[in-house]
Amino acid sequence: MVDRANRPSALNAPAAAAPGAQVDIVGEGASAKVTATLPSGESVEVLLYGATVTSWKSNGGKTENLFLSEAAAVDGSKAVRGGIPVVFPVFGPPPKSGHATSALPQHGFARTSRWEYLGKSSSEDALDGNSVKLDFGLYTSGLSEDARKAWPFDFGLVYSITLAKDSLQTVINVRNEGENSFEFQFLLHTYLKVQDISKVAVNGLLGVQYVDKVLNASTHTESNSSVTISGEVDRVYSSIPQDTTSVLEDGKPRYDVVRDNLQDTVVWNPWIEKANSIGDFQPKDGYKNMVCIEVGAVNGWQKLEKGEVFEGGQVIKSLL
Ligand SMILES: O=P(O)(O)OC[C@H]1O[C@@H](O)[C@H](O)[C@@H](O)[C@@H]1O
Repeated sequence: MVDRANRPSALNAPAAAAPGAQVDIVGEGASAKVTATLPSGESVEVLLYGATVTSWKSNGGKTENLFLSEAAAVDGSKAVRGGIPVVFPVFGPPPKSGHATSALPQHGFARTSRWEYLGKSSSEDALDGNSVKLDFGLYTSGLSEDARKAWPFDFGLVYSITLAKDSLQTVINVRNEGENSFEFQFLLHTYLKVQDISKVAVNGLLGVQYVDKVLNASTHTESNSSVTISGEVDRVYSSIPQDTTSVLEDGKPRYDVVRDNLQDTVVWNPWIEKANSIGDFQPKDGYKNMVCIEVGAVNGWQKLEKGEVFEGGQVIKSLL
């Protein structure tokens, strides 16, 4: 648990204009999104629905780094298939009964709730170049009645997305704003775009224990320094000692995913049959162009007492 030094002080009051970065609110209602572009061309798009990052372009705006299904709903009708959905307060199907999250849908409500845009701030660091930070908030009052009933706790989430020249940082701040303690899980369901899954290797997981959801949730220890993907993969790696998981393509570094105060990572690729069974997954052979590297706190539960705060996130570096 860490205190967040740079929490936005005035909610709903956008910070002073960010020199350099162009930030716009585009569209209305459930399709509204915030877009930000750096003077050098890099950009990010964030749907208010789910605070879902739906596009992140680096390399002067020439390289899209996130996979977004062609059939993804971007109108607020369902969770977005692609980009970076936010998973909170439960990962996967909740425990069948007996847990406070048991009445929630798979992956919780954060990805299907409309967040508030809290504003932007920017830095013009001589070393980092320009960057722009966008803040989004979700509070108990912003939940649907169903979600509030299913998870009756008072909470505040502030989600900060920082676009820099070669990286995207996404950080959650969870605050217990009620009288009672609550338990939660959190995960960033990042769909990284790749050229050809058969040439992808995932490094940084050697020796780590994982639950293989494809093999009846059995537990294994990773014995490969490079994990390759040639079939359905759905593994929950936990308590990872290294901070960085790397994605290589054709032997060349493509992404580094750096965890901050998050110990677990899911590696997911639906492959042929599962992709076929997911209605909003398009094109059907799109599984060749994505790998989910999902950092999170999903092994057991994070507990927050009244007034306590949890913060965790990731930095994704695009290494092209
Ligand atoms: O279809 P959803 O709810 O977006 O979930 C997609 C996948 O998300 C992954 O995080 C899970 O490990 C998988 O089991 C799941 O299939």
